[in-house]
Amino acid sequence: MIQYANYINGEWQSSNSGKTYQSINPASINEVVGEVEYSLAEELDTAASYAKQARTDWEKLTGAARGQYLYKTADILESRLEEIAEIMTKEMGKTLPEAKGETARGVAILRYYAGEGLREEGDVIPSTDADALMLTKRAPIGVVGVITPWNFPVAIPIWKIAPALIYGNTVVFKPALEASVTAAKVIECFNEAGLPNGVVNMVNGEGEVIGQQIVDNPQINGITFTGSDKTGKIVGQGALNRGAKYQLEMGGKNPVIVTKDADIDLAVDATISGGLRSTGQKCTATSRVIIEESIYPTFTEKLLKKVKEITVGNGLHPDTWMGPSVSEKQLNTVLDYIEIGKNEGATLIHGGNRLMDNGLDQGFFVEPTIFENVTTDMRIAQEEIFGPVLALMKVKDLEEALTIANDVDFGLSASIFTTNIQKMLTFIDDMEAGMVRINAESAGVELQAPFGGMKKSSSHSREQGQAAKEFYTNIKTVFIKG
Ligand SMILES: NC(=O)C1=CN([C@@H]2O[C@H](COP(=O)(O)OP(=O)(O)OC[C@H]3O[C@@H](n4cnc5c(N)ncnc54)[C@H](OP(=O)(O)O)[C@@H]3O)[C@@H](O)[C@H]2O)C=CC1
Ligand SMILES: O=C(O)CCC(=O)C(=O)O
Repeated sequence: MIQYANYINGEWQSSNSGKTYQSINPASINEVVGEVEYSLAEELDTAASYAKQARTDWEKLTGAARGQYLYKTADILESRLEEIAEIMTKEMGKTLPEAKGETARGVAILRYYAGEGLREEGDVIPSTDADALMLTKRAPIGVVGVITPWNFPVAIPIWKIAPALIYGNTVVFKPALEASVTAAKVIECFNEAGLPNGVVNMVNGEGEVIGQQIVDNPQINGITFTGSDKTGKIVGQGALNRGAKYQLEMGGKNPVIVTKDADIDLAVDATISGGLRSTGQKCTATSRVIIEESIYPTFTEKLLKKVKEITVGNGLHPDTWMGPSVSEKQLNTVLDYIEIGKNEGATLIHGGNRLMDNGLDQGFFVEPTIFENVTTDMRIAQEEIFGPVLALMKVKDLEEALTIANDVDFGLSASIFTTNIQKMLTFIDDMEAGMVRINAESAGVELQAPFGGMKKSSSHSREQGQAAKEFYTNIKTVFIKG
């Protein structure tokens, strides 16, 4: 069994709590994948103090020098890709090809931000004074607290930590317990790359203790969070109360619209991939499928045929297409929503059950599930389920489709399948979502482009690409009089 202590000031340190958390394999619940500390709040404070001490020297390095550390970390992560991807699959259930893809994405993100150390960091702005030079430059925000979920245990920590570092911040990181062993492996790569002590710190433990302490600790100047809407609100309000900068990425209730002129096979494949890959556990996952009535029977028939072919099982097995839910809690949430859907009057046309045969009772497996006759007032059409559940909704035209697509509190990602250019343009303009995608699935983000949502899906900020600079730096306007 793998054991990880906390990583504070460049050293692996055990917690004084004397308690540990055992991370189990959701595909095989008697298998303990590893153990991490169940830390005390004051240990987070210690990590934050070291991060604060490390700040000045780190900030004074050139961007190029900071970039070299990220390039080194990328090389180490790449050399350990197979090992880390396998642990990810064992720890949180996504299939091995998906875990490898995510780890490779982590490598690419590190290299992207390493290069950022050599890119421009400000603008020259004309002054009304003929003898003056006016310009902007960027300053780091200081110590950044990073709170991450379990669904992308390599990519999300890296897309928060890498930009924090390249722009001159130091980091205190708290991963979700369910994916803490995989996250510790990422930190091991930073350690092997020889980052100066205190620049990156990791403290494991309960969200309500360690996450909350990141929110409350005055030495932490900025907090970046991905997770649920409920916890995001706690993080945002706590940060606001003490004047810390914050950035939140939360849920989605992402629609796919399929119009009568769409390439139906393409739309079916994208609905399955966007909705059911990673067992539906992506904030960008498709959960509502809004279909024009004239193609509804053909689309549904093709969708059902392909969903019936999905193989569910241990993500390490080469024949598995869909792994388990990450935890018993998540499995129960999904099963509860399936009951809610039935009670609300939606028609279950596929799946709906926990899988128990052929050894699957040893894990948190649920069937891919499809409801039809879903109306927009139903909870399964409004609330994030985070499971392999699709809600089909029949509409007469694009106008009705857009009304329904926008009739939720979330606005993260949305797709349309159409061959009609006017419909594409209408969708781009009228869809209330941070990511609008034409003839492509709702999930999947590119590291060099801004990522984030409208409405309740985010704090209206964006992550990744150049957008990261807005959170991880403060602008200084410089006025120089000759
Ligand atoms: N937007 C997204 O990508 C994600 C959305 N979700 C949604 O959230 C639901 C619940 O999942 P869950 O894992 O409980 O999500 P949470 O939002 O509770 O967890 C996200 C992170 O926040 C931490 N956390 C928990 N409480 C606090 C707190 N008071 N202060 C600061 N940090 C805290 C968690 O720690 P720990 O878990 O270790 O206690 C974890 O690291 C899912 O069903 C899904 O709908 C979940 C994951 C990702
Ligand atoms: O769709 C993706 O690749 C990223 C999704 C994501 O960021 C999330 O689920 O938190």
